[in-house]
Amino acid sequence: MPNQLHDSASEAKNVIRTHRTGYDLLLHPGLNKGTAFTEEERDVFGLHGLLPPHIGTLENQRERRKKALDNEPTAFGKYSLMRDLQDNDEVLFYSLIAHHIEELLPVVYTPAVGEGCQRFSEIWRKPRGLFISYPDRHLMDKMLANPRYNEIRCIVVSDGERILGLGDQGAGGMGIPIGKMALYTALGGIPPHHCLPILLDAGTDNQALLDNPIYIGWQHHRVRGPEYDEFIEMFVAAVMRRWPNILLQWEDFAGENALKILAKYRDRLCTFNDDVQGTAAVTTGTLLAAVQATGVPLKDQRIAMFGSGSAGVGIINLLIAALKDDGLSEAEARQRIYAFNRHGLMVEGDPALRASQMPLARKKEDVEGWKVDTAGPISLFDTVRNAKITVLVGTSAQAGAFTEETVRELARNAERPVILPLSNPTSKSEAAPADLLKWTDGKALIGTGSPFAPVEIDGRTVRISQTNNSYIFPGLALGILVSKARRVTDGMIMAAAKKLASLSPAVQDANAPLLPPIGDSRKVGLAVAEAVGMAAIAEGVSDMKPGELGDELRKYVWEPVYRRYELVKGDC
Ligand SMILES: O=C([O-])CC(=O)C(=O)O
Ligand SMILES: [Mg+2]
Repeated sequence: MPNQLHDSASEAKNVIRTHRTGYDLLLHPGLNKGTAFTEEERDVFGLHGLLPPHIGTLENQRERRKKALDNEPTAFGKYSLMRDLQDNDEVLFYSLIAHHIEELLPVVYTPAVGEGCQRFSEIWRKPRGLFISYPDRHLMDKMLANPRYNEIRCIVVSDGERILGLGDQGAGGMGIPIGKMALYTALGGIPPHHCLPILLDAGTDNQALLDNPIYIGWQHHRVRGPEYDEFIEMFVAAVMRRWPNILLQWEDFAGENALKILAKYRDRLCTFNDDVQGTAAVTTGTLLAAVQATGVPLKDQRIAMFGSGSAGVGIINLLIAALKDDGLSEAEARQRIYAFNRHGLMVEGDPALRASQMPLARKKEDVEGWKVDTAGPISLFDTVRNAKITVLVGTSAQAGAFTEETVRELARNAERPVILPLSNPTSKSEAAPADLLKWTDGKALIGTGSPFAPVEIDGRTVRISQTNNSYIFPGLALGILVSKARRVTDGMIMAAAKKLASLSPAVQDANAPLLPPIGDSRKVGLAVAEAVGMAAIAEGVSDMKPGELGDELRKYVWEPVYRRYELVKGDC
C-alpha cells in the first residue's frame, strides 16, 4: 500500500481512497461526510447505525448548520460553532463559508477570532494542528514524523505573543494559525490536507493566563534571549528536515522577533511573515488604488505611519519601493514618510528608538521650526499640521488615536485624504469610518483592518473596504505553492500589491470602494496567485514556464464538494 494512503486520504480526480471505516472514518474531519454518506458507502464502510437513516445532501447540511449559527446570538458563540464544524466535517465547513462568505469571514477570522484566541482554553475540544511547547522541544522530530503529515505543503506558525492588537495570548494564539489556514483553503483553494497550523509555546507573560487553572498552554513565563532563538532554530531545522520544500508563514510574533526571524530565515527557506509582508502588500495595494482615485500621484503624497511594529516597518519598506517605482530616489522616498512609535514622531537621537526603527526616524532638521502645541515627542496632530500629511495609516492598536482634531486638520491638506485605520480587532481600530466620513465631509478614502458596516452620508451609502491581509496571503501562498517557488522575494510581494490595486473598483470610479468586495475574495486570491507565480518565475525562484502557470493553478485548487469513496484494504 502506498505510504500516503496510510493515514490520510488520497484523491484521484473525484474519488477518495481510504482504509478507514466506521467510527474512525466519521471522526476524521477531512473524510467525514456525516449524513451525506450514501447507502452503498454505509455498506462498504460499516456506517449503518452510526448515522441516522436520513441520507442528506451538502445543501441540507448547510441549511442545518446555518440555522444553528443564526440562532447563536454572539460572535464568539458563532466562532465556537464554526470551530466545532471544522473539526467535524471540513467539506461542509468550507462549503458553508463559500456560500456565506461576507457573513462568515468575520466569524472564522478577524474580528471574532480575537475573542476566540482570548477564550481558546474554554473551547478547546479536539486536536487541530500541532502544539510544540518549549519543554517538548527535543520531541519535535518525532511529532513532525507522524504519517498524518505526509502531505503537508504549508505551515502557518505563531508563538502567540502579539495576537492581532490583543497582545500575548500564549497558546490561545493557536486560533490565529487555524484561522489563517482556514482562509488558505476558503480563499486560496489550497487543499486542507496540505495545511498545518502550528503554535510554538514558549510560555506566556499574560498573568491572567498564568493564573488560570484551565489555561491549555505551558504555564510558565516566556523563554527569551538565546533560549528563544535556539527554540526557533530547532523548529526551522526540524521542519526543513521533514519537508525540505515547505512554505512557512510566520504570524503574530512580537514586532522585534517578527523582523529578526524574517531577516534570519528568508534566504534559507521559502518563508514570509504575513504581518510584515502581507500587511505591507495589502496596504500598498490599497494606497496605489487610492492615489489613482485622488488624482494625486503617490510621490506627491505625504504619509503618516502611525505604529512601527512589524506591520508598520513592513509597510514602510514596501512603500519606499513603490515610491521609487514612482520615480523617487531612496532618500526622496524616505522624505515622504513620517513614522511614529508609541511616544510620537520618531526623530533621530531619541534614545527610545529600537534598532529596527532607527532607519525610519526623521532627521532633526526636518522638524526644526515646526509649530507644536505640546512639549516632548511630536504628536500626530502636530505632524499632520506641519508636514501637511495627506495619508494616515494606523497600525498602533490604539483605539481612537485618529481624533477629530487630527482628521479635520488632515482634511485641510488634501481634497481627498486617505485614511487607513488598520488595527485589529474592531475594538483596537484607530477610528470608526462613520466618524472619519463625518469629519471630512464625506471626502475621506477609507480602508480598515476589521470589517465595518457601510456608512450613510449625504444621502449616499459608502461601503468600507477592509484593508486586511486576507486579500493577499491566501493568493500569495497559492502562487508560491503552484509555482513551487523556492523563496519569497520582495518582487513577489510587490506583484501581489500591484495586482490587488489593479482590481480596485476605485480605479474605474473615484467614488467606488478602494478594494473589491469581500465576496470576491476567492477571485482576488486566484488573480494574486497568478501574479505572484509570474513574479517568482521572472525572479528566477521558480522553474515553471510562464505558460504553464494558469493551468497548474486551476488543476491545484480544491473545491468543497463531497467525493465518492473507495475502500482500500490495508494492514493498519
Ligand atoms: O489577522 C488579521 O486580521 C490581520 C493580521 O494579520 C493582524 O492583525 O495581525
Ligand atoms: Mg497577523
